[in-house]
Amino acid sequence: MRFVKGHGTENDFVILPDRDGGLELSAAVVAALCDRRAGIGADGVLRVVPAKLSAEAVAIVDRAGEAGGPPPRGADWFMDYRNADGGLAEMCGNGLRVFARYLVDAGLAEPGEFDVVTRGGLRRVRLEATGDVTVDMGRPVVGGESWASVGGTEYDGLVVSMGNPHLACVTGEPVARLDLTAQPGFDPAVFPHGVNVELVNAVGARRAVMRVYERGSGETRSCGTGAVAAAVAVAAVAGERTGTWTVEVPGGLLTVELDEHTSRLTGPAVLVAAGEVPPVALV
Ligand SMILES: N[C@@H](CCC[C@H](N)C(=O)O)C(=O)O
Repeated sequence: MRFVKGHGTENDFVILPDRDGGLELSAAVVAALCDRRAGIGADGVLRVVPAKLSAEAVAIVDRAGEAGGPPPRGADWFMDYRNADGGLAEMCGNGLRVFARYLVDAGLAEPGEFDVVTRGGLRRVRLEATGDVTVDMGRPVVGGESWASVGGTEYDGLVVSMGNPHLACVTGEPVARLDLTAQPGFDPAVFPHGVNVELVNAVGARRAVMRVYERGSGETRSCGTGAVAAAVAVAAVAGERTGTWTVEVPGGLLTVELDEHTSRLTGPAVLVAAGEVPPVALV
């Protein structure tokens, strides 16, 4: 089976086109593909499946219609996202930007704006003339406060749902110094399904530096949903709710726009390799 490798600010993905919707992906196969020594290596897998061939995607589109959302534009493809450990996640902001780049480059979608079905709902993507890809990430849902512990130190953070769970901890301690080799501790009563933890420094007018430990993938060089959560948290510290933030991650720069209704994530999305996965790697 064909694969394509891509990344968005070095958050990297194995893309598996599944035109007939017949690919069963076990957690073990996903973990093997994502293995950086014995596999292709990635933070996650993006299975590209026609929405109409996935019962899960059809249900998501139906629910969006019942909720009175805007009529879908396109929504022909379902992003079946898996973390590097093989677990499912609701949303992946960088993955979706790379997914959109793949669809257009493969001739499966027209350049411009279209919707993609994700477990977090329908998400509109736009391919910019600059080559960047923007995703309408929806309205961040801010919960209360919680904590994460990193290297024996506890950090307070803001609970933010971007479809998937985040704890964005704004700290004065330079995040570059933190040891994120181990899963940060967190409150399982607040996050029964695990959490993505962002450690964030506010470094100037609407600019933040972020590191992230992702649920199911470990420390990654970028996280799109995490960048939006980080922008929401630094904005809250500044007493703001809207505006445009630059979020500096180890893998590059992301732009996050917050308005009263939604959030948008913009950044590069590139495809870097393609090849063949031997059948033995898929069992
Ligand atoms: N890297 C992604 C987030 C992927 C999912 C996350 N690890 C989770 O389990 O929720 C992004 O760019 O948003």
